[in-house]
Amino acid sequence: MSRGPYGASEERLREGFHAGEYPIAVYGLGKMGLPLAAVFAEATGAVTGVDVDPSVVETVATGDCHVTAEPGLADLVAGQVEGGRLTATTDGERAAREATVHVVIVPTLVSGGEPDLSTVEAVLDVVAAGLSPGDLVIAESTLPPGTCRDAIVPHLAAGSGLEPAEFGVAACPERTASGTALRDIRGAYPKVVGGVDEVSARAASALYREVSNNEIHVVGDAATAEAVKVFEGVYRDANIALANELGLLGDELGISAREAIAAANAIPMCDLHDPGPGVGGHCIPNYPYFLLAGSETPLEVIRTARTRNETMPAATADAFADELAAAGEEVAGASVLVLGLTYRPGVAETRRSPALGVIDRLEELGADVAACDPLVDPGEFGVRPVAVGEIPDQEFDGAILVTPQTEFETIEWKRIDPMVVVDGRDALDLTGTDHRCRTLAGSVGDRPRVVSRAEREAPDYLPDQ
Ligand SMILES: NC(=O)c1ccc[n+]([C@@H]2O[C@H](COP(=O)([O-])OP(=O)(O)OC[C@H]3O[C@@H](n4cnc5c(N)ncnc54)[C@H](O)[C@@H]3O)[C@@H](O)[C@H]2O)c1
Ligand SMILES: CC(=O)N[C@@H]1[C@@H](OP(=O)(O)OP(=O)(O)OC[C@H]2O[C@@H](n3ccc(=O)[nH]c3=O)[C@H](O)[C@@H]2O)O[C@H](CO)[C@@H](O)[C@@H]1O
Repeated sequence: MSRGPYGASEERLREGFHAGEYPIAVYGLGKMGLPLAAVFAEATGAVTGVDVDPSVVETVATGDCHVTAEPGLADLVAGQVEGGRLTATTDGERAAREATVHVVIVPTLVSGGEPDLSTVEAVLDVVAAGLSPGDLVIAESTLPPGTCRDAIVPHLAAGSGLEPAEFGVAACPERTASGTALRDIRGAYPKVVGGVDEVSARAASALYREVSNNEIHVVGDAATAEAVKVFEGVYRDANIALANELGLLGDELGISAREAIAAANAIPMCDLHDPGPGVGGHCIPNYPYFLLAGSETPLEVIRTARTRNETMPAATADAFADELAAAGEEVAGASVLVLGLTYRPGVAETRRSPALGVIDRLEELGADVAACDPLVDPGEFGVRPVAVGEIPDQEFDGAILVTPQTEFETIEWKRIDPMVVVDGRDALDLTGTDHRCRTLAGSVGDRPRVVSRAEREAPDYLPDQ
């Protein structure tokens, strides 16, 4: 009988995972992989984390945690490593030989509008070198629909010399957001599982029943599970694009579009997202290309929405230039402060961040750009760093708020000489100051400040009493 879970009975699966008799290797110890590895270790006691970054491995192997702003994660990692239930290594092939479950959770990026699965393929090469009959491979990484069936199975078979029928493959996409990873993994949402065959789905479901207290939602096959994740992301991208477009209508209609959106969302048939300066991160901006790149079906809505969102950073900088001109000043040579470089508040991630597009456009227009973000070093992006506390003591012609970091609530706007401010997230309250403020969602009239979706979705959000 094989030592792995693929082909075992329900009862044997439950016993085996619970007793740690099915060792697990997690490939990728990043923002999503480390929380997942720690939760698997908590449930099964037999997890090896694999990463190509020696500093990541060294950190985790000593019980430390490099993933910040994840409530509970540092303590969980420390406890699991101390208890010998979680280890870390750069030797992926040894980990693969010892494991019976191989969880792939490395980035799936996009380059030139095409999905870039090279990182996943690098992991598959390592897994294949240690794959044994009865093993189960789980793809948590977000993948174009059909990848498990059409790419992962053949890749593993070719690399291992095994027949596809000798091992299992399941798509179990990560439904986790930075900042609430442990909560999400442990059951904030149903866990979607889709196997390349029924035996794979059964084995994967048994594992997630050990960690999630929510429903394990087994869908028809792996391609369906991959599609669920991509559809979630594409829905969000299109919804944000619609919100951005309605926001741009605000001034023309003479309303606060954000106020209208909030009121429209009071009915269950409407769930318009937040207008803003763009869509960042390495998830939502990429997922549309997992469909656009390979589909013969015309996907005009998806493509148009993606284009709308990709033009928002430049549109934000142009809105600032227009407002500065309306105040009688030229953007060329103007000193402009960009507030917030990360793609969303509280997460030290700048991939595809809208702020980078805002900076590029401002520099194209000839502005002298500085930036402030307590989570990252603006100097890494070629702009002059300004600390939050230094802002009142420096001279700026204007400012653009892209990402409302919590620290910006301490800015003393009344101490700052009057300037033009574009508030990309309706996050500022400049009433009572002499600043000329414009938002991306309508600034005319008395704009009651509404709680943004990003705030409402934050794990620590408490509605105003
Ligand atoms: N970040 C999110 O909010 C989020 C949420 C849900 C799903 N996801 C998906 O999860 C996956 C991982 O995303 P992430 O945010 O954790 O990425 P990340 O960039 O934070 O971490 C990736 C980790 O993988 C490591 N790595 C790279 N190549 C490797 C290899 N060949 N072998 C082993 N490790 C390797 C890197 O060193 C890094 O530590 C992606 O598919 C992403 O789409 C991300
Ligand atoms: C379907 C879904 O919810 N997926 C979430 C998403 O999480 P994320 O970390 O990528 O962050 P988002 O919150 O999606 O923001 C992305 C960018 O869009 C901007 N934005 C957002 C909301 C809005 O109304 N208006 C906006 O303009 C925001 O500023 C930022 O730049 O993908 C993860 C990986 O798949 C998921 O796990 C996670 O559940």
